[in-house]
Amino acid sequence: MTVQLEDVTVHFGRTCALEGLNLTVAAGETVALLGPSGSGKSTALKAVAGFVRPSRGRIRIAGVDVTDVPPAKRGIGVVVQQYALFPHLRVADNVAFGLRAARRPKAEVTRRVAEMLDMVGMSTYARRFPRELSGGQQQRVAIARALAIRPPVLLLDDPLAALDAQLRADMLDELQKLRREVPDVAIVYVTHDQAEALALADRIAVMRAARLVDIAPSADLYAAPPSAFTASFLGGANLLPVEVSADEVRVAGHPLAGVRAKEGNNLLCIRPHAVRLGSGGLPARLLAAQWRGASSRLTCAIDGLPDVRVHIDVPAGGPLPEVGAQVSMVLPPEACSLVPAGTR
Ligand SMILES: Nc1ncnc2c1ncn2[C@@H]1O[C@H](COP(=O)(O)OP(=O)(O)OP(=O)(O)O)[C@@H](O)[C@H]1O
Repeated sequence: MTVQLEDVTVHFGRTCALEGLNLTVAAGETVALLGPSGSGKSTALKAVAGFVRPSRGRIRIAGVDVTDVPPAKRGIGVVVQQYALFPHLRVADNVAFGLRAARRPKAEVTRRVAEMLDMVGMSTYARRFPRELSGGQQQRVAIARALAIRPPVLLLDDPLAALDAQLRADMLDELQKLRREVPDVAIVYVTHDQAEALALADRIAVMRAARLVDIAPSADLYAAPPSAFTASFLGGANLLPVEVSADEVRVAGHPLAGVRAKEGNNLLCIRPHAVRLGSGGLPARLLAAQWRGASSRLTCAIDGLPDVRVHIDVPAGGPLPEVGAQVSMVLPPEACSLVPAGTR
Protein backbone atom coordinates (compact mmCIF):
# COMPACT_ATOMS: atom_id res chain seq x y z
CA MET A 1 0.00 0.00 0.00
CA THR A 2 1.29 3.39 -0.90
CA VAL A 3 2.25 6.10 1.59
CA GLN A 4 1.95 9.64 0.36
CA LEU A 5 3.17 12.80 2.00
CA GLU A 6 1.88 15.94 0.35
CA ASP A 7 3.51 19.23 1.24
CA VAL A 8 3.99 18.03 4.84
CA THR A 9 5.31 20.80 7.08
CA VAL A 10 5.98 20.47 10.81
CA HIS A 11 6.79 23.23 13.26
CA PHE A 12 7.92 22.83 16.86
CA GLY A 13 7.24 26.27 18.29
CA ARG A 14 9.32 28.55 16.09
CA THR A 15 11.52 25.75 14.71
CA CYS A 16 10.54 24.51 11.29
CA ALA A 17 11.55 20.83 11.49
CA LEU A 18 10.10 19.82 8.12
CA GLU A 19 9.30 22.07 5.18
CA GLY A 20 6.90 21.06 2.42
CA LEU A 21 7.88 17.41 2.07
CA ASN A 22 6.39 15.60 -0.93
CA LEU A 23 7.15 11.90 -0.97
CA THR A 24 5.46 8.75 -2.20
CA VAL A 25 6.53 5.28 -1.10
CA ALA A 26 4.97 2.42 -3.06
CA ALA A 27 3.95 -0.97 -1.69
CA GLY A 28 7.03 -3.18 -1.67
CA GLU A 29 9.37 -0.23 -1.90
CA THR A 30 11.99 0.84 0.63
CA VAL A 31 12.82 4.53 0.73
CA ALA A 32 15.64 5.69 2.98
CA LEU A 33 15.54 9.18 4.43
CA LEU A 34 19.20 10.08 4.69
CA GLY A 35 20.63 13.28 6.06
CA PRO A 36 22.69 14.86 8.80
CA SER A 37 21.48 15.23 12.37
CA GLY A 38 18.58 17.65 12.68
CA SER A 39 17.65 17.57 8.99
CA GLY A 40 14.06 16.50 9.70
CA LYS A 41 14.22 12.76 8.95
CA SER A 42 12.67 11.57 12.22
CA THR A 43 10.10 14.31 12.09
CA ALA A 44 8.95 13.08 8.68
CA LEU A 45 8.67 9.55 10.02
CA LYS A 46 6.81 10.70 13.14
CA ALA A 47 4.37 12.60 10.96
CA VAL A 48 3.59 9.40 9.03
CA ALA A 49 3.25 7.46 12.30
CA GLY A 50 0.97 10.15 13.70
CA PHE A 51 3.23 11.09 16.61
CA VAL A 52 3.48 14.69 15.43
CA ARG A 53 0.78 16.75 13.75
CA PRO A 54 1.75 18.57 10.55
CA SER A 55 1.04 22.28 10.56
CA ARG A 56 0.39 21.96 6.83
CA GLY A 57 -0.04 19.16 4.29
CA ARG A 58 -1.71 15.77 4.18
CA ILE A 59 -0.65 12.16 4.72
CA ARG A 60 -2.38 9.32 2.90
CA ILE A 61 -2.05 5.58 3.28
CA ALA A 62 -3.50 3.53 0.44
CA GLY A 63 -5.23 6.67 -0.75
CA VAL A 64 -6.98 7.30 2.59
CA ASP A 65 -6.24 10.60 4.30
CA VAL A 66 -4.90 9.68 7.77
CA THR A 67 -3.66 13.14 8.75
CA ASP A 68 -6.24 13.32 11.55
CA VAL A 69 -6.23 9.62 12.45
CA PRO A 70 -4.55 8.75 15.80
CA PRO A 71 -1.34 6.63 15.62
CA ALA A 72 -2.88 3.39 16.93
CA LYS A 73 -5.58 3.50 14.27
CA ARG A 74 -3.16 3.92 11.35
CA GLY A 75 -2.09 0.26 11.49
CA ILE A 76 1.55 1.14 10.96
CA GLY A 77 4.54 -0.79 12.31
CA VAL A 78 7.16 1.40 13.94
CA VAL A 79 10.67 0.55 15.16
CA VAL A 80 12.71 3.24 16.86
CA GLN A 81 16.38 3.58 17.69
CA GLN A 82 16.15 2.53 21.33
CA TYR A 83 14.41 -0.83 21.21
CA ALA A 84 11.43 0.42 23.28
CA LEU A 85 10.19 -3.04 24.21
CA PHE A 86 7.83 -3.34 27.17
CA PRO A 87 10.30 -4.28 29.93
CA HIS A 88 7.78 -6.17 32.07
CA LEU A 89 6.62 -8.42 29.20
CA ARG A 90 8.40 -11.51 27.94
CA VAL A 91 9.57 -11.58 24.32
CA ALA A 92 6.53 -13.53 23.12
CA ASP A 93 4.14 -11.17 24.91
CA ASN A 94 5.89 -8.15 23.43
CA VAL A 95 5.35 -9.58 19.96
CA ALA A 96 1.76 -10.53 20.78
CA PHE A 97 0.91 -7.07 22.11
CA GLY A 98 -0.53 -5.50 18.97
CA LEU A 99 -2.43 -8.64 18.03
CA ARG A 100 -4.04 -8.85 21.47
CA ALA A 101 -4.89 -5.14 21.37
CA ALA A 102 -6.63 -5.86 18.06
CA ARG A 103 -8.49 -8.75 19.80
CA ARG A 104 -7.24 -11.40 17.42
CA PRO A 105 -8.24 -14.98 18.34
CA LYS A 106 -5.86 -16.74 20.72
CA ALA A 107 -4.83 -19.44 18.25
CA GLU A 108 -3.96 -16.83 15.63
CA VAL A 109 -1.91 -14.84 18.16
CA THR A 110 0.08 -17.94 19.12
CA ARG A 111 0.69 -18.89 15.50
CA ARG A 112 1.64 -15.40 14.40
CA VAL A 113 4.01 -14.84 17.34
CA ALA A 114 5.77 -18.11 16.51
CA GLU A 115 6.05 -17.12 12.83
CA MET A 116 7.44 -13.70 13.65
CA LEU A 117 9.99 -14.97 16.16
CA ASP A 118 11.09 -17.57 13.65
CA MET A 119 11.47 -14.91 10.97
CA VAL A 120 13.83 -12.83 13.11
CA GLY A 121 15.66 -15.89 14.49
CA MET A 122 14.45 -15.40 18.07
CA SER A 123 12.25 -18.47 18.63
CA THR A 124 14.41 -19.82 21.43
CA TYR A 125 14.18 -16.53 23.33
CA ALA A 126 10.38 -16.38 23.56
CA ARG A 127 10.30 -16.70 27.38
CA ARG A 128 13.01 -14.16 28.11
CA PHE A 129 12.52 -10.61 29.29
CA PRO A 130 14.01 -7.75 27.24
CA ARG A 131 16.68 -7.09 29.91
CA GLU A 132 17.99 -10.62 29.28
CA LEU A 133 18.72 -9.86 25.61
CA SER A 134 21.54 -8.09 23.78
CA GLY A 135 20.85 -4.87 21.91
CA GLY A 136 20.67 -6.62 18.55
CA GLN A 137 18.33 -9.27 19.91
CA GLN A 138 16.05 -6.61 21.38
CA GLN A 139 15.95 -4.85 18.06
CA ARG A 140 14.98 -8.09 16.32
CA VAL A 141 12.11 -8.52 18.76
CA ALA A 142 11.07 -4.92 18.13
CA ILE A 143 10.95 -5.66 14.40
CA ALA A 144 8.96 -8.86 15.00
CA ARG A 145 6.54 -6.89 17.17
CA ALA A 146 6.14 -4.18 14.52
CA LEU A 147 5.46 -6.72 11.77
CA ALA A 148 3.17 -9.00 13.79
CA ILE A 149 0.08 -6.99 12.93
CA ARG A 150 0.90 -7.28 9.20
CA PRO A 151 1.16 -3.54 8.75
CA PRO A 152 1.06 -2.23 5.19
CA VAL A 153 3.68 0.31 6.22
CA LEU A 154 6.80 -0.21 8.32
CA LEU A 155 8.68 2.79 9.68
CA LEU A 156 12.22 2.24 10.93
CA ASP A 157 13.87 5.14 12.73
CA ASP A 158 17.63 4.56 12.75
CA PRO A 159 17.07 1.01 14.09
CA LEU A 160 20.75 0.08 14.06
CA ALA A 161 22.15 3.29 15.54
CA ALA A 162 22.56 1.88 19.05
CA LEU A 163 24.40 -1.26 17.92
CA ASP A 164 28.15 -1.78 17.58
CA ALA A 165 29.72 -2.04 14.13
CA GLN A 166 29.78 -5.85 13.83
CA LEU A 167 26.21 -6.25 15.03
CA ARG A 168 25.12 -3.48 12.68
CA ALA A 169 26.58 -5.33 9.73
CA ASP A 170 24.84 -8.56 10.79
CA MET A 171 21.52 -6.80 11.31
CA LEU A 172 21.86 -5.15 7.92
CA ASP A 173 22.01 -8.61 6.33
CA GLU A 174 18.93 -9.59 8.30
CA LEU A 175 17.02 -6.50 7.30
CA GLN A 176 17.75 -7.28 3.65
CA LYS A 177 16.38 -10.77 4.18
CA LEU A 178 13.37 -9.41 6.01
CA ARG A 179 12.54 -7.12 3.11
CA ARG A 180 12.25 -10.13 0.86
CA GLU A 181 9.93 -11.82 3.35
CA VAL A 182 7.47 -8.93 3.45
CA PRO A 183 7.38 -8.04 -0.25
CA ASP A 184 4.25 -5.88 -0.11
CA VAL A 185 5.18 -3.62 2.78
CA ALA A 186 6.10 0.00 2.11
CA ILE A 187 9.18 0.73 4.22
CA VAL A 188 10.48 4.12 5.28
CA TYR A 189 13.97 3.82 6.73
CA VAL A 190 15.49 6.77 8.55
CA THR A 191 19.26 6.77 8.81
CA HIS A 192 22.26 9.05 8.91
CA ASP A 193 24.42 6.18 7.65
CA GLN A 194 24.92 6.15 3.90
CA ALA A 195 26.06 2.52 3.88
CA GLU A 196 22.73 1.43 5.41
CA ALA A 197 20.80 3.52 2.91
CA LEU A 198 22.74 2.09 -0.04
CA ALA A 199 22.39 -1.48 1.22
CA LEU A 200 18.66 -1.36 1.88
CA ALA A 201 16.86 1.29 -0.09
CA ASP A 202 15.35 1.19 -3.56
CA ARG A 203 15.36 4.98 -3.49
CA ILE A 204 17.18 7.42 -1.25
CA ALA A 205 15.73 10.76 -0.21
CA VAL A 206 18.51 13.09 0.90
CA MET A 207 17.44 15.65 3.48
CA ARG A 208 19.09 18.82 4.65
CA ALA A 209 17.84 21.58 6.97
CA ALA A 210 14.17 20.43 7.01
CA ARG A 211 13.99 19.99 3.24
CA LEU A 212 14.23 17.21 0.72
CA VAL A 213 17.32 17.93 -1.38
CA ASP A 214 17.31 15.02 -3.87
CA ILE A 215 15.43 11.77 -4.35
CA ALA A 216 16.30 9.05 -6.85
CA PRO A 217 17.02 5.33 -7.14
CA SER A 218 20.04 4.65 -4.94
CA ALA A 219 22.37 3.61 -7.77
CA ASP A 220 21.53 6.73 -9.81
CA LEU A 221 22.03 9.01 -6.85
CA TYR A 222 25.44 7.47 -6.21
CA ALA A 223 26.57 7.38 -9.84
CA ALA A 224 25.40 10.85 -10.84
CA PRO A 225 24.50 12.94 -7.81
CA PRO A 226 22.36 15.92 -8.82
CA SER A 227 23.82 18.28 -6.20
CA ALA A 228 27.11 18.88 -4.47
CA PHE A 229 25.50 18.20 -1.08
CA THR A 230 24.30 14.77 -2.13
CA ALA A 231 27.64 14.06 -3.81
CA SER A 232 29.54 14.62 -0.60
CA PHE A 233 26.97 13.26 1.86
CA LEU A 234 26.36 10.06 -0.09
CA GLY A 235 29.73 8.45 -0.71
CA GLY A 236 32.06 11.33 0.13
CA ALA A 237 32.78 12.50 -3.42
CA ASN A 238 35.64 14.79 -4.40
CA LEU A 239 34.33 18.11 -5.68
CA LEU A 240 36.75 20.07 -7.84
CA PRO A 241 36.11 23.54 -9.24
CA VAL A 242 36.24 23.47 -13.03
CA GLU A 243 36.16 26.05 -15.79
CA VAL A 244 33.41 25.20 -18.24
CA SER A 245 33.30 26.60 -21.75
CA ALA A 246 31.00 25.62 -24.59
CA ASP A 247 32.80 22.41 -25.43
CA GLU A 248 35.47 21.97 -22.81
CA VAL A 249 35.92 21.30 -19.11
CA ARG A 250 39.21 22.34 -17.52
CA VAL A 251 40.67 21.66 -14.07
CA ALA A 252 43.38 24.12 -13.04
CA GLY A 253 43.80 25.02 -16.70
CA HIS A 254 44.09 21.41 -17.95
CA PRO A 255 41.40 20.22 -20.37
CA LEU A 256 39.63 16.99 -19.37
CA ALA A 257 39.06 14.96 -22.50
CA GLY A 258 35.78 13.09 -22.58
CA VAL A 259 33.97 15.08 -19.87
CA ARG A 260 30.97 16.81 -21.35
CA ALA A 261 30.33 20.43 -20.30
CA LYS A 262 27.00 21.25 -18.71
CA GLU A 263 26.10 24.90 -18.50
CA GLY A 264 26.09 26.28 -14.98
CA ASN A 265 27.56 23.08 -13.51
CA ASN A 266 31.04 23.99 -12.43
CA LEU A 267 31.99 21.41 -9.86
CA LEU A 268 33.41 18.12 -11.00
CA CYS A 269 32.33 15.16 -8.90
CA ILE A 270 34.46 12.02 -8.74
CA ARG A 271 34.58 9.24 -6.13
CA PRO A 272 37.87 8.60 -4.28
CA HIS A 273 38.06 5.02 -5.60
CA ALA A 274 37.73 6.22 -9.21
CA VAL A 275 40.74 8.56 -9.18
CA ARG A 276 43.97 6.88 -10.28
CA LEU A 277 47.63 7.68 -10.12
CA GLY A 278 49.19 7.19 -13.55
CA SER A 279 50.93 8.94 -16.36
CA GLY A 280 49.52 11.82 -18.38
CA GLY A 281 47.21 13.09 -15.61
CA LEU A 282 46.96 16.32 -13.64
CA PRO A 283 50.13 17.31 -11.81
CA ALA A 284 49.54 17.10 -8.06
CA ARG A 285 51.35 16.62 -4.77
CA LEU A 286 50.72 13.82 -2.27
CA LEU A 287 50.02 15.41 1.11
CA ALA A 288 49.11 12.41 3.25
CA ALA A 289 48.57 8.67 3.09
CA GLN A 290 46.50 6.65 5.55
CA TRP A 291 46.56 2.89 5.49
CA ARG A 292 43.05 1.52 6.11
CA GLY A 293 43.63 -2.20 5.83
CA ALA A 294 42.19 -3.19 2.47
CA SER A 295 42.97 0.19 0.92
CA SER A 296 44.95 3.36 1.49
CA ARG A 297 43.38 6.82 1.50
CA LEU A 298 45.66 9.36 -0.18
CA THR A 299 45.15 13.09 0.12
CA CYS A 300 46.50 15.20 -2.72
CA ALA A 301 46.46 18.81 -3.90
CA ILE A 302 46.36 19.54 -7.63
CA ASP A 303 48.98 22.08 -8.75
CA GLY A 304 47.20 25.40 -9.15
CA LEU A 305 44.40 24.40 -6.70
CA PRO A 306 46.30 24.46 -3.38
CA ASP A 307 43.16 24.80 -1.24
CA VAL A 308 41.26 21.84 -2.66
CA ARG A 309 41.95 18.41 -1.17
CA VAL A 310 41.45 15.40 -3.42
CA HIS A 311 41.02 11.97 -1.83
CA ILE A 312 42.09 8.83 -3.64
CA ASP A 313 41.45 5.29 -2.41
CA VAL A 314 43.96 2.82 -3.75
CA PRO A 315 43.87 -0.92 -3.04
CA ALA A 316 46.45 -1.94 -0.44
CA GLY A 317 49.47 -3.91 -1.50
CA GLY A 318 50.83 -1.81 -4.34
CA PRO A 319 53.70 0.67 -4.00
CA LEU A 320 52.76 4.16 -2.81
CA PRO A 321 54.57 7.40 -3.60
CA GLU A 322 56.33 9.15 -0.72
CA VAL A 323 54.35 11.81 1.08
CA GLY A 324 55.44 15.14 -0.45
CA ALA A 325 56.13 13.57 -3.87
CA GLN A 326 54.87 14.98 -7.15
CA VAL A 327 52.23 12.66 -8.68
CA SER A 328 50.07 12.52 -11.80
CA MET A 329 46.35 12.20 -11.13
CA VAL A 330 44.09 10.59 -13.72
CA LEU A 331 40.36 11.36 -13.65
CA PRO A 332 38.66 8.76 -15.91
CA PRO A 333 35.92 10.64 -17.79
CA GLU A 334 33.32 7.90 -17.28
CA ALA A 335 33.65 8.39 -13.50
CA CYS A 336 33.23 12.17 -13.67
CA SER A 337 29.95 14.06 -13.43
CA LEU A 338 29.33 17.79 -13.15
CA VAL A 339 27.14 19.35 -10.48
CA PRO A 340 26.14 22.96 -9.88
CA ALA A 341 28.25 24.85 -7.35
CA GLY A 342 26.36 26.52 -4.52
CA THR A 343 24.58 23.32 -3.54
CA ARG A 344 27.27 22.13 -1.19
N1 LIG B 1 9.89 17.65 20.01
C1 LIG B 1 10.63 18.64 19.51
N2 LIG B 1 10.57 19.88 20.00
C2 LIG B 1 11.30 20.90 19.46
N3 LIG B 1 12.14 20.74 18.41
C3 LIG B 1 12.25 19.53 17.88
C4 LIG B 1 11.50 18.41 18.39
N4 LIG B 1 11.82 17.33 17.65
C5 LIG B 1 12.71 17.75 16.72
N5 LIG B 1 12.97 19.06 16.86
C6 LIG B 1 13.85 19.87 16.00
O1 LIG B 1 13.45 19.67 14.66
C7 LIG B 1 14.59 19.55 13.81
C8 LIG B 1 14.56 18.23 13.07
O2 LIG B 1 14.69 17.17 14.01
P1 LIG B 1 14.65 15.64 13.59
O3 LIG B 1 14.66 14.83 14.85
O4 LIG B 1 13.56 15.41 12.65
O5 LIG B 1 16.04 15.49 12.83
P2 LIG B 1 16.78 14.19 12.33
O6 LIG B 1 17.20 14.48 10.94
O7 LIG B 1 15.94 12.99 12.54
O8 LIG B 1 18.05 14.15 13.27
P3 LIG B 1 18.80 12.91 14.00
O9 LIG B 1 19.52 12.17 12.92
O10 LIG B 1 19.73 13.61 14.95
O11 LIG B 1 17.75 12.10 14.68
C9 LIG B 1 15.80 19.74 14.70
O12 LIG B 1 16.20 21.09 14.63
C10 LIG B 1 15.29 19.40 16.08
O13 LIG B 1 16.01 20.08 17.06
